[in-house]
Amino acid sequence: MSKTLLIVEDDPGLQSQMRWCFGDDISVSVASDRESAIAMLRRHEPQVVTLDLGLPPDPGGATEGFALLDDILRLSPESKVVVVTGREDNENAVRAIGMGASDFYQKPLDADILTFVVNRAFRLAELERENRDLARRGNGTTIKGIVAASPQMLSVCRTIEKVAPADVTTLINGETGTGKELLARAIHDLSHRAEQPFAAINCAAIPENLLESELFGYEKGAFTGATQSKKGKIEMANGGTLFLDEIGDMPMSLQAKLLRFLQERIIDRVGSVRGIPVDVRVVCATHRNVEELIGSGDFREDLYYRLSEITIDVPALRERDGDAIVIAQSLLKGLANQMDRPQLAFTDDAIQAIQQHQWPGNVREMINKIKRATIMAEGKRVTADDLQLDCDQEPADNHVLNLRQVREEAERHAIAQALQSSHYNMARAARLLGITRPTLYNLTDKYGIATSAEVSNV
Ligand SMILES: Nc1ncnc2c1ncn2[C@@H]1O[C@H](COP(=O)(O)OP(=O)(O)OP(=O)(O)O)[C@@H](O)[C@H]1O
Repeated sequence: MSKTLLIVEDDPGLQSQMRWCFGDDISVSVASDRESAIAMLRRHEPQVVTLDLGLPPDPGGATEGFALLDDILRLSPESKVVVVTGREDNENAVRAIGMGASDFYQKPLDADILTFVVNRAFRLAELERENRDLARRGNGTTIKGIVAASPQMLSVCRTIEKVAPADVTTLINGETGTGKELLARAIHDLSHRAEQPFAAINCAAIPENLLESELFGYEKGAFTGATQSKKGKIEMANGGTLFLDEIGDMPMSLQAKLLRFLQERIIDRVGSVRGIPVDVRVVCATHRNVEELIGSGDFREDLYYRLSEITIDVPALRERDGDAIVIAQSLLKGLANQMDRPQLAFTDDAIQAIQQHQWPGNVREMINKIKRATIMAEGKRVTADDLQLDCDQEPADNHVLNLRQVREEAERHAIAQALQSSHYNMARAARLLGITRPTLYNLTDKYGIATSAEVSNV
């Protein structure tokens, strides 16, 4: 793959000096302001961008540079951005790295250092591309209960497989219904604690006054009605894993006690003064933005750092390329079998509606819709109407980089759809698409689309 570099620099003298630093193996384009930089980004799709933060109309400051950095990271998250700052401008360099720039370089220009930094960014871009290709070519996941074919979700599954054996406290972030509990169980099942108990508690579902005794247990006589001692969830999980769901809703009053437990691994049952040592791994999940909760004083920062030794972000269903249809097919198969209607299949308008719907309730919403549809469907077909979906929603387009990306996205969807409706018969799918079988194989290979239904292990 050829190397393309975009230099964003408003000083013409520096532009040409920088150009001279790179040999023929790198195709260099230059932009001097935000607008032309975005046009170049769309046109050349550079793997690496060097970005001078001081751009017009604010050449002495960095507002325009930061705005452009934000644009680049949104439009082309795969590009590596090296920010160029003034001498000793460490504050802006740190801020840029915090936003997602991959490296920084300080003026005045030193050709050796600049080429070194840029080559390193190319190497990083190349490694990440190889990684994405590997993830795409991976044949689904072995995580029980998870159906996934998208690179986004396969990458989450790989992270889970890596994190599981390490005994670290893990925070899983994601919208409701994205599969956080399923992944928490997977962490337990793939760890050395798998034979020990897995105890789950939903911090949002239990009233504040009961949550403490549910979590920590209580001694006989601790309060009216405590006729005998009882273990809490933490003790029940001893040796195994404790899953704290909706941790963002943990009341402040209990956060200090939970923090003490995480630090000392000792619990005090309600009404007891004798600490009990407990060995549990903690996995927690939330759909809330904990950093915002910290800002508003509703969550302790020290507790957050304890809980988030590793953080895993689960993408929403609408952000996973092609997963909606794969999960829907798998759910339909399971539910149709349960209802003794194994021939049930989606109509084309149902498939289109599934692909277009934004799924705010994620997989849980899909389960409900498909359950309903398997009851309502007449004959062997499940229509968009049975699913109570309509086809005319426009997908959000503010992340579209250029026409090539739109074309590839459309191609990917059309191929996935043809494969689904031909039940993975390659010859039939190729006929539906009006292409030859070898071309279809080339395209499925290019996009990493599975060529059989065996992408998962529901
Ligand atoms: N990738 C997937 N493939 C198949 N089923 C899935 C997948 N993800 C989630 N599910 C199913 O969707 C339902 C919701 O999943 P889960 O309870 O794990 O989500 P959650 O993120 O913990 O939701 P909440 O935040 O509302 O508690 C479950 O029935 C689960 O089995």
